[in-house]
Amino acid sequence: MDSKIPKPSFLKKPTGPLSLPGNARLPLSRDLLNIPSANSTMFAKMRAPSPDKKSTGGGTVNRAKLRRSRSAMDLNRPDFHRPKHTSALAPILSRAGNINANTVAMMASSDLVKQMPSTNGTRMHQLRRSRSACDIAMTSNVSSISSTTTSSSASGMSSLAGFKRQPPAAAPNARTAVAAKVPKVATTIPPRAGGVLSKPIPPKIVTTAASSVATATGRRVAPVVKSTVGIKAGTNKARTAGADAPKANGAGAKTINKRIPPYDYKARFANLTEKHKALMEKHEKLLEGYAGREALQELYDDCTRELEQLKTEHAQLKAELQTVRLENDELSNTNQSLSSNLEHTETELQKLREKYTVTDRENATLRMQLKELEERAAFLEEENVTLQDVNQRNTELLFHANIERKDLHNMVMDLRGNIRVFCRVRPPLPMESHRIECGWKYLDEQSIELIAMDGSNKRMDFSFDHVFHPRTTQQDIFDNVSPLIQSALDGYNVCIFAYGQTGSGKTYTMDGVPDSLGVIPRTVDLIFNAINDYRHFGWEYEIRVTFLEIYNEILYDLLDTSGTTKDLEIRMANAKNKTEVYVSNIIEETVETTARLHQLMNIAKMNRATAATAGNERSSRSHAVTKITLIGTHQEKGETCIGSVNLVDLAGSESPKTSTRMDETKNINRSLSELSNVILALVQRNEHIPYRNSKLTHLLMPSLGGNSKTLMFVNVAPFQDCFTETVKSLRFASQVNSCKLQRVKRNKVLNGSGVM
Ligand SMILES: Nc1ncnc2c1ncn2[C@@H]1O[C@H](COP(=O)(O)OP(=O)(O)OP(=O)(O)O)[C@@H](O)[C@H]1O
Repeated sequence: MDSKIPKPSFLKKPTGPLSLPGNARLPLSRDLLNIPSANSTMFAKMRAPSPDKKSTGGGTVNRAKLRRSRSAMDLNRPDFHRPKHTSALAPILSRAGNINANTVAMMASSDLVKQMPSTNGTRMHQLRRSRSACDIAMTSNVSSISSTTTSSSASGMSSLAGFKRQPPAAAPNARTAVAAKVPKVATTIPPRAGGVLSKPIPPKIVTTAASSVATATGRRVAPVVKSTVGIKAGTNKARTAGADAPKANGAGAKTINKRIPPYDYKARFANLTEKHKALMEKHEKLLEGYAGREALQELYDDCTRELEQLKTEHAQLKAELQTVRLENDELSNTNQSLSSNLEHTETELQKLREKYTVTDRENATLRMQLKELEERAAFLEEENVTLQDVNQRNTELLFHANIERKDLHNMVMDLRGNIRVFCRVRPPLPMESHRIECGWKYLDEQSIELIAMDGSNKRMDFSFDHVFHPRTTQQDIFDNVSPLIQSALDGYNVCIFAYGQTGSGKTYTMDGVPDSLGVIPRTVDLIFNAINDYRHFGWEYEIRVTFLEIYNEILYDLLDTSGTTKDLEIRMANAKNKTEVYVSNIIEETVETTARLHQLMNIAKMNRATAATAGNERSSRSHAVTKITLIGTHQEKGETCIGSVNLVDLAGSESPKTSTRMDETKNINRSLSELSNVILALVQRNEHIPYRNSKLTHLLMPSLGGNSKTLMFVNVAPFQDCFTETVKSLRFASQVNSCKLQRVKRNKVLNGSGVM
């Protein structure tokens, strides 16, 4: 502009510094000051004729309008062709950044700006008002340039002064007028529900200067102004102000029409300041708009991120909600179950309480009963003490009575004889029905008459301690044997043996059969029952057993199942008492129960030698001796009594004529003969008793003579073909029965001093 518009000669450069406030930038002042202030004539000469003027024939007012519109409105248009005479403003706009601070400082020092309050809303209001004033001033300036050059500077100043001093109320009027024409799309960004933006902000939203958005993060968003709309609004406002100013204020119209004299630098400066202010205002709005857009973009990005985050959180929360719902369902089920359990428990608790109440009552009753019982117990205890004394005396009496009973029992046994003979006639077996029987007459319990059925009509009478006919039961037999067993428990040696022809029923009498037990098993039962009763008298018994077999004059241990042959010897037990013997190397087992003793008996029975004979399919071909030793101890009295029972099942005598094993038969018959000799020697009271002539008599020495009680069963078969053997047996038995043995003594051990 400087190059094309010559500087008027009357314009003089101010000599002194321009009275600008603060550090206002000089280049700006210089540029502004260098704008030619030619009068309208000169301006008209220099400017090319306006097309509008050509076409419309309008005056300077239209040109001024056009120029103002171009300067104010078209500056921001991209296709705007900046006229050369406005290039002086370009540095101002292009250096908006620099101008901003300096100009603001300058404006801050000027009276125009100083009147503005510092608050944003009011400031923007004042800015708008200033812009309107600027437009008015600019319009008036242009008008004055285009209309007349005779206006005084005072009027120009006054117009500016009048503008500057325009009351605040005028601005709202102007703005109201502008607002009425400019469609202002202004809104605030709606806050998001719960502090989050619910939807994106429309791109062309214009907010008021005071509008602000509070985000969820609390960040304050700068007011957003749509630049294009702002410009349009500003343009419209300026246009409206320019058009309406003369009409609105008569004084203002007068001022507008006045031109600012070129020398009126103050007015020109004011005018330019207003222009500058308007431009700055636009610039600031643009900046604000730009900042707003950036803020919106940032806000949009933030919101997008937040939205994504919220979506993620929403998905997580949804999953969590699902989990919580499941947990809630589980908890509900658990709660329901617990409630049910609680209800059940409460019901049980109620029942238990009721039970407790009942039990408590019962307990109280029982306590009363307990008290009564305790009193009763105390009374009974006293009685018990008394009874214990009585019992003690009774026990003592019983002990002595038992001794008396033993003595009396022994006396009875002695009266019956030390050796007793029972005769038993066995019945014929079903398989023996073809055999002819002898004639048997049972005269009484002790006498029997045998009649030969061979036609000779021989008759023989025999007497014994007891005669048992074929129908006599095993129990009847044992009832007569049991007193001897009692003697054994009382401390006597007892010997029970069965003598007779083979097949006459010896084994049946001694052992019996499973359905009909004989003497030995019944003796065992009796002994164990008796020792249980004897405990009441203070006696404790120990039972020892041995099972011995004498076969062909050799001793065998029937309990030895090892298969090895041991040398068993009969030895003298006591040098003083030569009748006491024992067997060396024999197994002597202590038994505590009946079952064990029966078990041992079965073992011995299985080990015994048997064979078929003419008279017996399963004949016992040996002498079997079962010895039961009874050791009774009375701890209190310090007494011990030892008794024994020798139960002997002799081998059956056999006629050499019918024997198939002669050596065996000879040994059997010889041992039986030696037994007869010993018994007869005892009967005849011989000095020498040939005990040692056979193993059998040697073994039975303590039981046959001296201190013993002997019972001999003579078993006979009922048949005529056994007549001779039967007569021999009965005669021998009769001889034994007539034997009177010396009175026997009871075995007594006093304090372990030995058997007496
Ligand atoms: N009182 C009785 N009642 C029923 N049967 C009997 C009686 N006595 C013996 N017997 C039967 O007669 C048979 C021969 O008896 P047993 O074997 O006891 O004779 P034994 O004298 O022992 O003969 P051996 O000397 O040959 O051993 C057996 O079958 C036995 O069951």
